[in-house]
Amino acid sequence: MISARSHVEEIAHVALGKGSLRDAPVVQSWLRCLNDYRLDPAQAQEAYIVPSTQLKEHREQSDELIRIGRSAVEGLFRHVMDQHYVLLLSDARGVTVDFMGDPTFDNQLRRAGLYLGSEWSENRAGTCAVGACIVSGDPVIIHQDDHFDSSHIGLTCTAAPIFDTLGDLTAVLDISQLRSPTVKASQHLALHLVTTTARRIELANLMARTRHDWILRISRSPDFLDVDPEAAIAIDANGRISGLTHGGFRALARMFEPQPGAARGVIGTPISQLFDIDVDDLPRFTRSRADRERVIRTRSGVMLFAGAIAPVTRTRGLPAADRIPRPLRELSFGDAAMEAVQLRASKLAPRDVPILIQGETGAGKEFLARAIHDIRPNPGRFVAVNCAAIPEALIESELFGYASGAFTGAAPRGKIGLIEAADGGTLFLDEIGDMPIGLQARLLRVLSEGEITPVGAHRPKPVSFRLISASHHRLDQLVADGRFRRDLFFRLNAATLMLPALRERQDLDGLVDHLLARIGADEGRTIRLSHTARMALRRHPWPGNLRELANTLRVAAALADGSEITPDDLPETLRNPAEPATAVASASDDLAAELAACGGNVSELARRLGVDRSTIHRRLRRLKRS
Ligand SMILES: Nc1ncnc2c1ncn2[C@@H]1O[C@H](COP(=O)(O)OP(=O)(O)OP(=O)(O)O)[C@@H](O)[C@H]1O
Repeated sequence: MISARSHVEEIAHVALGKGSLRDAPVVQSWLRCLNDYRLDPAQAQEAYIVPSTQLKEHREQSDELIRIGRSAVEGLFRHVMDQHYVLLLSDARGVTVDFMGDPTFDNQLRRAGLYLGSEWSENRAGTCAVGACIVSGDPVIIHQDDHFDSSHIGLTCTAAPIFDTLGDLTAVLDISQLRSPTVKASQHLALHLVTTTARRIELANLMARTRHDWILRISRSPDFLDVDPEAAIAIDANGRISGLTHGGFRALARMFEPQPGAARGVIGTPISQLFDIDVDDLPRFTRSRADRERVIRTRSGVMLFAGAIAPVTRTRGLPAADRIPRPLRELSFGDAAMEAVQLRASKLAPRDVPILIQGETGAGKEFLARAIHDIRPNPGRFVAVNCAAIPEALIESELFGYASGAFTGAAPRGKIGLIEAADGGTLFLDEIGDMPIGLQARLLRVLSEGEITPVGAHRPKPVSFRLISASHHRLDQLVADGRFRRDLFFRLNAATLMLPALRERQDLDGLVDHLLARIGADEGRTIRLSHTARMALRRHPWPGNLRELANTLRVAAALADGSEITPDDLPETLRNPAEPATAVASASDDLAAELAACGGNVSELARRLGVDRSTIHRRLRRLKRS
């Protein structure tokens, strides 16, 4: 490795226009550092890590891409971890929003800036792989003294861009080593690996974001059409292009455009203007046809192979994610019942109708109430009252407040009650089903008259708030049993939102990833789940719902030795689930169906359920006997 001094001299040489044997992207980046960002090569600067609050924002903005790209990124890391590479996923501003590395080298990696939260933009860090990739939009290797800043000349970094479905650079995938062979060519395989992974993430991103559109995969060879297409295009129901992978933009630019970059205007263009097909022809290009027969032609006559993937049918009335406002959007990750709740909540939120939320303990009733509250631009205070937790003797003065000298021991100036505290904001009455029946009459009066009379006061005060109440009891059942006033029930229940139990939801994986990302952001590290740990989570019935899930993950993250949660970090009940007799009976029924879905292949079913084959055989024997 050259000394810092001769490195600075070499940059000065290039600054004078004296030519260099370095690759063109390196020289161009050095010149940008000198001329555009006015960086001084003699002033070495340590890597910069953004403060944790900023990191949280960056991570939240990249949350969806991190989730979509997770399995591809993990696959890449598994390939390269033995050679002591670390992996960084940065956002378009160069901030590392996801990171995987060997925790044994944590301190060295953090010092070198190979860490969660490090900022590798070119104007801050000088020539570096992430920064150069953001500026050029091309994959790049920045090897050792290719770096501008001499504090980074020990590193080798290889990065590839990830573009979104509209053609904008959205992230950069980078693998780096603290120590590497001197020859730059040693990183060519690394370049191939990051580029291929970035392409896979772009395809997964396109498929995830345009689930309700057709996807047309295109390749010059029929053999790789379904496994590794060169380009993919999303086409909406009207036959217009709604998104592309970067390979798609490049292919269209090659075929149709005299100037590179102009292909971006292709979004919204009818597919029939570019190829000899229309949306109605797409079913002919699904996998039911032999690969070699799936041929399309560009309007300029180029022959290509194309494979179509049909849209996921939209359930009638279900919302597109973007119709749901932000505070409500992160409540679910692809569960139809939750999406219906979110859409209903988003319609109710701006209006003043009282909302009743029903759902099992820990299903997220208060979480939903807060999200509804947060939608308003000036929501005021959110006052949560747990009607089951306040002693009956105090509940009246807590809710309504009291006037000065109202009773012995009262505060001399009186006290504002919780209902008055919610004036101008939201009053959340949790466990409303447990409110004593006598108080229900007073609450009803407040709601119908819009005013409260504190205990011991003579004059009522006007109050105005949005009311959300919640209960894990079925309130209609309590009314039928005579334990809840019918008139109050109708007052509270202008609209009901029914939260599904976690065991009924289809989005456990998405929720788990979301919660792990949040825990990771709070703790400033990346936390992953091993495959077997994920299978254990999938098997568990979650009687405590989201509360149990959130607590389980937080504890597991604390217990995990490195960045990966393994089954050993999970509670005993999840590692070795008991099999109650009733559960076994219904599980056995499901088992027959699941086995059929695996074509009768026991090994495949065992893999899917994350259990041993002998467990499946044992359960099947029991099924036969019953
Ligand atoms: N959609 C969600 N995403 C992430 N975490 C959630 C979600 N909903 C709830 N949680 C977590 O689950 C826990 C329980 O949520 P919450 O208190 O809203 O449930 P609840 O139904 O009101 O419970 P209870 O019936 O006991 O009052 C909270 O710690 C919250 O952080």
